[in-house]
Amino acid sequence: MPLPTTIITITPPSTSCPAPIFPPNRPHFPPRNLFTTKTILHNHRPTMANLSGFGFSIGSRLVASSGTSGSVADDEVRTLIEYAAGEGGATVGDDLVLLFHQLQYACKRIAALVASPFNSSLGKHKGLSGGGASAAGSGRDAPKPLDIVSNEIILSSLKNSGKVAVMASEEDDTPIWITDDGPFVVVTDPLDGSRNIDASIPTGTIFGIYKRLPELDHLPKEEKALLNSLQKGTNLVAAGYVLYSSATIFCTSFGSGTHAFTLDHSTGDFILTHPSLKIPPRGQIYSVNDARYFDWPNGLRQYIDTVRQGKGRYPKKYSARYICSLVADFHRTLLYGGVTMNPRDHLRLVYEANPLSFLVEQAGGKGSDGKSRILSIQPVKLHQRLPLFLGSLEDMEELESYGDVQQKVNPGYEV
Ligand SMILES: O=P(O)(O)OC[C@H]1O[C@](O)(COP(=O)(O)O)[C@@H](O)[C@@H]1O
Repeated sequence: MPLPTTIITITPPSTSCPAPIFPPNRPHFPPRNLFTTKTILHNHRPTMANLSGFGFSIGSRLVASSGTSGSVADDEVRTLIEYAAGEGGATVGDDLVLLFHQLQYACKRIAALVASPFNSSLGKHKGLSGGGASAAGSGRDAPKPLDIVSNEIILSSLKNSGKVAVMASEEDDTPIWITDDGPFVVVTDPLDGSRNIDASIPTGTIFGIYKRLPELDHLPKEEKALLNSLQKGTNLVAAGYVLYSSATIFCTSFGSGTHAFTLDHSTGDFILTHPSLKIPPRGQIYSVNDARYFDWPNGLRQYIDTVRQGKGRYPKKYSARYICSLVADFHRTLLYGGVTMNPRDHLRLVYEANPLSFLVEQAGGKGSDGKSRILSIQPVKLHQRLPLFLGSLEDMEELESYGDVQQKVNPGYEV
């Protein structure tokens, strides 16, 4: 029997997509100064109605933690902004809420950017496919186009918040002074792990927030920008990361616990899914680039040899996991426990080590350079690098007991 010849016409969705431009060419959205905490909360209330169509139950961690089961009632859904504004327990002040409102907006734009089919053409248009040269980084550290665009997105959001005096970014040689009366200082790695982007491996934004130091107000802009940015991690008032992966996760702490929010693409809200995250006191995973084994000091080799044979303080054989994307490796460690590390002088104290140490401490874990607590180290240079070890309390104590864990040989690896 002859097959019927049916002509199928595919009608494109009526909501046609404008050609993507990164960053989108929209003047000040969300508009500057139009928002108060109240208007933000009023205009951005997600309901279960607009979530339920997806046939999944959100907030399972909320359900588990409250000891109930079944679907989550509408009033149990908390957005990042509601949480920050006090409805979920944190009271951080209106200025910080407004700043977070802009930060989450910036990160949603970056999430769209990293998932865009137009990434490669972005590089070509800008003539930056090999990465631009910068004093802050050279060789394999040279910024890639997506780093640069993400940096611009964050800077523009921080400016729009009206709440930030200075931004120091891993992508900029020097901090940028934004406004004299901004109460906050923001340090950021706008897009960590971007060398993996062509393979669609997870990436992340890392940020830390300090108060502007009023005692420096009289200094010239360059000087006060630098000194405000070189604050110790113990001064952090908030920190966070945003993981761009199969889910977009905004994990943050205002100094009272670490909480993670998952982006609900149907509403555009970050929904509280992991309140009061606690890193397990002991994990069974170590995370390190172990191709560097022969450049490691004896202490680190012995530690890894011991735990992978199940001969450590915890008598089970450890597993290895290494994505080579700091935010992703850190996020997994926070959830499953164990230790994630980069033992050579590679990661940056100001933009990476301090914010992530703040988060891991708030979750009950530890952040160290192998000898000292990260948050207690006084930064002396903006782009200062150091060995970084983050993880479960017991794993970290065991690792540090080997003494000699910092990799001194750092030959500049090709990949
Ligand atoms: O090459 P190594 O030592 O494994 O370093 C990998 C680490 O470097 C990073 O890619 C950051 O380095 P860049 O700033 O050079 O991108 C992290 O995401 C990752 O954890």
